[in-house]
Amino acid sequence: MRAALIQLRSGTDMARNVAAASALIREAAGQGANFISTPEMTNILEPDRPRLRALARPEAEDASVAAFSALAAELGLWLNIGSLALKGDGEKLINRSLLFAPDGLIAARYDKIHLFDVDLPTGESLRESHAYEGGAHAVLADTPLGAIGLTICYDMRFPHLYRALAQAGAKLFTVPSAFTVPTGQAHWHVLLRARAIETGSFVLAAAQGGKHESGRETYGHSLIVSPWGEVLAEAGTEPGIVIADLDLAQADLARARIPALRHDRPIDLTVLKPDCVIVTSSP
Ligand SMILES: NC(=O)CCC(=O)C(=O)O
Repeated sequence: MRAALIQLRSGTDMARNVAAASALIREAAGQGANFISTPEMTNILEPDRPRLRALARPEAEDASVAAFSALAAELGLWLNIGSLALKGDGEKLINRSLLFAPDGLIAARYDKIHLFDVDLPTGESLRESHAYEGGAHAVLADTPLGAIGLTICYDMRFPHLYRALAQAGAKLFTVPSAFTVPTGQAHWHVLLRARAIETGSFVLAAAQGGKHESGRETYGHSLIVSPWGEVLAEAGTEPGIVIADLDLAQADLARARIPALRHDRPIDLTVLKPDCVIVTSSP
């Protein structure tokens, strides 16, 4: 399997974003990739909520879904569009990851479960849940390339999701992202390597990077990590492609060396809080 990550700097114009992503997807296919993943918010990175709501369409009517489906079929490869802002059934939008099969059909869809509601040390305040409805289901796509766990960005901070997916058979995770710069500098590599190591799985995190036209800045550093935690490929902050050849047997090898996935023990989650006796020595 040759995996490629597309790093983007999506803006507020959907057609332009789709064209930029498509050009890089074609380039990656030209380099022999048969699995390609793009970042969170591939179709639009628009912080203005009313405008975003006005632009978003349901999956069946979204022009970018049709364009990426046709592209997967034309190139004959597995294409994970890391996420798209789409209209859901309710008032709020959904942050959805789609996996297209080589015939262009949607093989799996995953709605981001954990929404990024944080106040950053920089003073920036982000409230994803004001615009988006969180998903409720973990999704595992069983493909001829291997079983793939679909996740999105902030999900990476919830290790139980990855453990459940790995125990259900996932050997590779997609983590399309639009990480903030301060949290990226502090946590990006550590979190992604930890998810790979503790589950004995490949981690593929395609990222948004650089200064976007909305003024927002994202961390970039699209990353491919092996099941042993090695960084196999990494981008900088510019749009582009990173590629690595993956042998999924390495996941079996890592799990055979450290079978932590099989070493769960029943835990009584009642937390014991014994009284502590403080002994002070007299002067
Ligand atoms: N789009 C996101 O979920 C951002 C997550 C992020 O930056 C983090 O630190 O977590």
